[in-house]
Amino acid sequence: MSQLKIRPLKNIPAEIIVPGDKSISHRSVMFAALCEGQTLIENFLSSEDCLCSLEAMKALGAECEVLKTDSRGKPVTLLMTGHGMKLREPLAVIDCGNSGTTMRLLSGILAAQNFKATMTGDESLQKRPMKRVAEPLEMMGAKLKGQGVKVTAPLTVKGGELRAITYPLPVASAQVKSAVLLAGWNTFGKTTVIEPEKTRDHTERLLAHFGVKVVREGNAISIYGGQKPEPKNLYVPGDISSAAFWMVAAAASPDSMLVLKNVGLNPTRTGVINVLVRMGAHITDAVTVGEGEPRGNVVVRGGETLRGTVIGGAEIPNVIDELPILAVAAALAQGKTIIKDAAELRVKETDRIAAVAKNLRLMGVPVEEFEDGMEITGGQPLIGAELECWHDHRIAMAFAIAGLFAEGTTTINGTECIATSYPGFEQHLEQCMTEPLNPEVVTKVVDHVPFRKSDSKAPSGTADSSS
Ligand SMILES: O=C(O)C1=C[C@@H](OP(=O)(O)O)[C@@H](O)[C@H](O)C1
Ligand SMILES: C=C(OP(=O)(O)O)C(=O)O
Repeated sequence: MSQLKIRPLKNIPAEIIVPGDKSISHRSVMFAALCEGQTLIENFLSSEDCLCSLEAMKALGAECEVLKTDSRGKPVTLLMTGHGMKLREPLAVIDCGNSGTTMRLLSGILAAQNFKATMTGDESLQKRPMKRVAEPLEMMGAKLKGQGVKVTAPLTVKGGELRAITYPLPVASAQVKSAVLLAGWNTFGKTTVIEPEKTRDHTERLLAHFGVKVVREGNAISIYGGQKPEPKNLYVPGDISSAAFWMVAAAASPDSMLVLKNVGLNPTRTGVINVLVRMGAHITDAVTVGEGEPRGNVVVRGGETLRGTVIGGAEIPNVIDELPILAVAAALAQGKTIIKDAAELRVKETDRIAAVAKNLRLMGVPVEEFEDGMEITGGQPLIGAELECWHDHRIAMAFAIAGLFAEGTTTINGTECIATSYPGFEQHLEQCMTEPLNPEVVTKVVDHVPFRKSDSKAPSGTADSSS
């Protein structure tokens, strides 16, 4: 078991480049594998989750030539060769590791194949509900067999001829939306998914990139079956969910000036910036490349004391993976923060509400836990503690950042899970715990950046917004 020992913050680096976006990397290899021909993928996230998706697509008949690797020898530039929408029957059970995205999106792809395939995953993934994809895919005509009432993995999908459906999502989930759209792509009609709240739209954008038309009308997203994708090279922007850890660290440390380079700025993912600005952080983000997936630099300047806020309503799907680190920001802020409407956190890699509440309390932060969120009273000094992360990468990284602001040492057990989404996190963290080489280099260039103004308003549908 790996362990991280966190010492108090010494330095926020002037610049951090986070690795590629996890959601987009998964989709890039899946959709490229469904094209006939070659797609070059640059800045692929070679984390364990995305490598599971890559291996799965290879097991289903795609080929992958690695053109460039990172310092660990893992692929970052890939040339994928696909053979069209009809895949090859895999010879073995597909291992999705820790990745809900792999299992749920692949369910939609497998639902349309003329064979039976089984997917499994690690202990955590085997506990996560797959009923949410089994239900609509069975309505379309596929057969899915999992374990127990939650239809957990191992999950067997027997595909076949599918019919188009209109499906109102019971939960705001981009994974379920994507599974239904991917299955609908293989029918003869129009499949529509209606979202209760807007979720990340990487599937829609990436399908469009490959020439497959997906139409959004309000909260309804439709795809017509039978459209042939055309291979087209793509570049994966940096992951804003990984950048979020450093946004909070920089926003909470008085003398920092941090530029996060080349971050994905898709508006369905930038909620974390809105929340931090509302909490008083000085942040600005500028889209420099706008086509397909917008990306650009995010600049964070520390200084203001953060203040508590309410996070809830339609904002939740946009910040769902950032809620653990936003809870840490709340602990570092003055006043109370309420996180609500976030019951989905209970069915992630671990129960993230229970995990965050437990660890914050061990660090001396008062937390009240609700079924769908928590209330955090910030502003008390954080105390170093020995913490678990329950094999959950986001919990491990969120509390590594908390440890930077704690008195004494914070130990986090089981940090090998960080490789799920952010290889290289530990190196960036080490920089924060080491004296800066040249403290003079506080970037003057960014002094002129106009920081975003907070409108001080909580999102509609939250307690704050009515006052
Ligand atoms: O579609 C995706 O890539 C993801 C969607 C979200 O899950 P849900 O669809 O379960 O909300 C998110 O939590 C996950 O990390 C990635
Ligand atoms: C929930 C996450 O991923 P997944 O659902 O793909 O396991 C995450 O990365 O925080």
